[in-house]
Amino acid sequence: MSERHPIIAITGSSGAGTSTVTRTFSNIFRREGVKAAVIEGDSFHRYNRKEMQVRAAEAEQQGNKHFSHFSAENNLFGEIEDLFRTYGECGRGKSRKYLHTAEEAAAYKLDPGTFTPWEELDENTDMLYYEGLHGAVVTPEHNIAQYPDLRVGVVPVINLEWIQKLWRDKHQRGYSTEAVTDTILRRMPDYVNYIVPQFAHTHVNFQRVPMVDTSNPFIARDIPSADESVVVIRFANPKGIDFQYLLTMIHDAWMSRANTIVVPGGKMELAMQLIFTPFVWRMLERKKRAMDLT
Ligand SMILES: Nc1ncnc2c1ncn2[C@@H]1O[C@H](COP(=O)(O)OP(=O)(O)OP(=O)(O)O)[C@@H](O)[C@H]1O
Ligand SMILES: O=C(CO)[C@H](O)[C@H](O)COP(=O)(O)O
Repeated sequence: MSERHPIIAITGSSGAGTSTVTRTFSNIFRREGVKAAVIEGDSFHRYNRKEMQVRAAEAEQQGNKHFSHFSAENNLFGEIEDLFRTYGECGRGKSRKYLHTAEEAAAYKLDPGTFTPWEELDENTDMLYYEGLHGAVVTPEHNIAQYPDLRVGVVPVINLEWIQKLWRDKHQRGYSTEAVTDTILRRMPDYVNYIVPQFAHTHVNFQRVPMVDTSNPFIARDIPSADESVVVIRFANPKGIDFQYLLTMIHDAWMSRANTIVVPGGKMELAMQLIFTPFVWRMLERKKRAMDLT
């Protein structure tokens, strides 16, 4: 936690919608004049695509069928921790990108499935914004969750998460249904061990729940739309959250528990803006106060 150099972490599985949530935060940042250093979690994979394929094949030969992009061994948890700590101390750090598609890679004249070189973050950013797989990880060796001032979980119910992943990986990344299904199966133990526990360390979780039948995600042709879903928003600590204001501003919202509000799917972005803009204000005020004192 750092008053001078705050950190926001948006964490969720592959296909959960963290990149989509990032667009909402970009709108908040633009409107509030915030300069954020944006970090993509996939840039902390340990291996590029070819290395990963070779290592997965080796692991499989040795009987390990669960070698995955979710685990501690295949990601640089120590480097995420170092980045968060260093940024919190002095607003500095290094980042890179994992280039998923040919289009992304062409912009850097690199191959898809590779990383851009590590580069220093821009100077004088107002906050660090991480979106990816591991923003609230706690393991016996690493505690990434201790650094972000705001930790947000993005967690569609699992059938929907799989539909989103299948759709995105097939239509935007060129994978077959069989390849994505294999990846989902291979990742399952690491999903349970590394992805899910994070949602107990988040301040707020956003869980999209479809209102249409998603019982076989592997044959779904489309992602259920915003209007075909609701979003369950759960606050770990509801103290200080103005639920009455949210209920007034978000048409058809209701409370399902004392710390949980449910909003129509189409109001997810509005709900995020109403909830997070005051958080961002408070971070900026604290930062200004801390800077003025030095
Ligand atoms: N609230 C939503 N409503 C409708 N579609 C959504 C929503 N959130 C995400 N999607 C869709 O789900 C797919 C995956 O979303 P997104 O790319 O944001 O996931 P991600 O968590 O960033 O995945 P990764 O970390 O693997 O890149 C995209 O096709 C996106 O358009
Ligand atoms: O989205 C992901 C994790 O968040 C991808 O699964 C991961 O980045 C590896 O991508 P690829 O298998 O296409 O190289």
